[in-house]
Amino acid sequence: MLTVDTSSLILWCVQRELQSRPGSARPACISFDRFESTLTDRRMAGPKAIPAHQIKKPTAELGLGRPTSFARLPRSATIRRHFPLQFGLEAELSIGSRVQILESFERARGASVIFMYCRMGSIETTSSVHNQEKGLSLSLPRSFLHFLEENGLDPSIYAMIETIPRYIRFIYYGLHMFHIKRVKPGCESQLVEIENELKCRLEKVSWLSSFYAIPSQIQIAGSKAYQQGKIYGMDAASGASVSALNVSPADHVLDLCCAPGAKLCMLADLLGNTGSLTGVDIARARLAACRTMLQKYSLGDRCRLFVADGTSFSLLPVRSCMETKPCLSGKNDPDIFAEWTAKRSWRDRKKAAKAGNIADLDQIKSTSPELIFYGRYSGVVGLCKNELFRAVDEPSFSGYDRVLVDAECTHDGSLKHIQKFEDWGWETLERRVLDAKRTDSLLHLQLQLLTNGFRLLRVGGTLVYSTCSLTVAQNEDVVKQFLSRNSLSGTSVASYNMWKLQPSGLVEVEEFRIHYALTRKHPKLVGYLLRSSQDWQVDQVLPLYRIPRWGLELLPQSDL
Ligand SMILES: C[S@@+](CC[C@H](N)C(=O)[O-])C[C@H]1O[C@@H](n2cnc3c(N)ncnc32)[C@H](O)[C@@H]1O
Repeated sequence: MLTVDTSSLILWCVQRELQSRPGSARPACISFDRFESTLTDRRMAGPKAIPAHQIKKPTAELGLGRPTSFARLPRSATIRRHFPLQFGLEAELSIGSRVQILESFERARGASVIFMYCRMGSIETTSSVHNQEKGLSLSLPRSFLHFLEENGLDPSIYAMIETIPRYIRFIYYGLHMFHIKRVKPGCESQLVEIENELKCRLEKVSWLSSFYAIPSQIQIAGSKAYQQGKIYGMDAASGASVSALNVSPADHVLDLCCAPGAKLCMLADLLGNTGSLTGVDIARARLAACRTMLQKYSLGDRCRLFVADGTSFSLLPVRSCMETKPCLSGKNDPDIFAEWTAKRSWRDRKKAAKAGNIADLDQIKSTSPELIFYGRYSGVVGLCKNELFRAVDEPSFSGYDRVLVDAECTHDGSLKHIQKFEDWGWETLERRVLDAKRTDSLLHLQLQLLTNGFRLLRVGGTLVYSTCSLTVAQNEDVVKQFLSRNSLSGTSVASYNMWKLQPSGLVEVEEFRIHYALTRKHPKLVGYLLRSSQDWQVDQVLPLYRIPRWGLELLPQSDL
């Protein structure tokens, strides 16, 4: 393995970067937000990524004057510490990010080639937010701070990213299918095994069945438990919105914005070998990721996935055909769905390729739903194509029992997502998230998704509307608008104490303030659970509170 003296490399980069900023005032602090390494051995054909297992430990050792092997830098590791640099500056170094500045270095070093990606913190445009309680700080661009201020959000939560634990969830049903011993809550032997593998303690999340917290720096992707499909990473906050749906066996469930699929998998797992699950998303590539996940965890048997616009999607669950025996029908009739196969006909592949080239989402909106996956017991096998695509105007009693509208949003509540813009560049955040026109159209989209989701809900069914934004505009206001458009403006949206009626594991909410995880932290409600009544109206609106990453917080009722 090739090694270089990291410290001199860092100094070299800092120096170069400073020199390449002619005219700019000398910054008081330089931030290397990300630091990646790719080793190239000229004797080999090309760049050679360092396999995760060869990467030993985070670079606590990265210090000046101390040679360090680059192979020890995990791509995702982050260190934040101050380096007194030669020229009297302080550099805060963390690992991650891009801007390749070392091409000439590559030439200088001959065979030991290292690309170091780093970026000078644009200190002119960012300012630090602090969380005094936890003694943490983070640089955020002014435009984002302005967005937070406009929406009455506390920026200090973004300084807590490094302290937030990760969550993992155990898969039950999938394991069962594989005839691997089922991990039941309390099945200590599996837990201990996984703890040993991950080298950390799994802390049970008391209010969310099958969820465990692990320290944020632990990576699960390389573990056997993950590779064998026993566990996957999922925010407790996401788990909370699924849990709020209170899925019962045999329910027909619709996930209207399902990609990339964490909630979809949990729903499939909860349904086990009953009911059906329909996942819809407008982004084909993201929906394909759902398919991969369902297949990896063997959770796809009762699931079907459609590339479609959730604001107009109209297909109902196939209630009557759930027991259709796979392969009995449809084998020779091209108009009947045979058992799903990833091997598609030339014609199908051509069609998919053509559809894949559609760059404009408007075109997807105007075309009929495209089925990209269905399980053996999803109700699709044996159906005539025109039966499946028969849209129904009035879902009445044949609609879905449960609908999840986890709507597209500005993601500002997902701290880890926001952190990624350090890599992608804050200007990307400005373009993708903060642009006023986009935010306006998002609000419109959210309302449309909620409206259509509710239209597809059967009388007496339950819908959860959730986002990972913390803004009132994308949450409370969307629900209020929905209620007023449906002549339900009198319905109270603040009846939090009804929550305890939910046998969802989220109990005693009247005593607790529940944040929607720290990745989505906000001391207010940000999701809603809607129930429809016999006369096809919303008869209960139960606010869905955020769940804290670190456990429940006791608060006086007056703060709720
Ligand atoms: C917050 S993400 C959903 C996350 C997902 N529920 C999960 O747990 O993995 C929002 C999703 O909405 C999708 N989306 C955006 N506009 C849509 C539309 N008009 N119809 C359906 N899906 C849409 C996006 O492609 C994105 O995948």
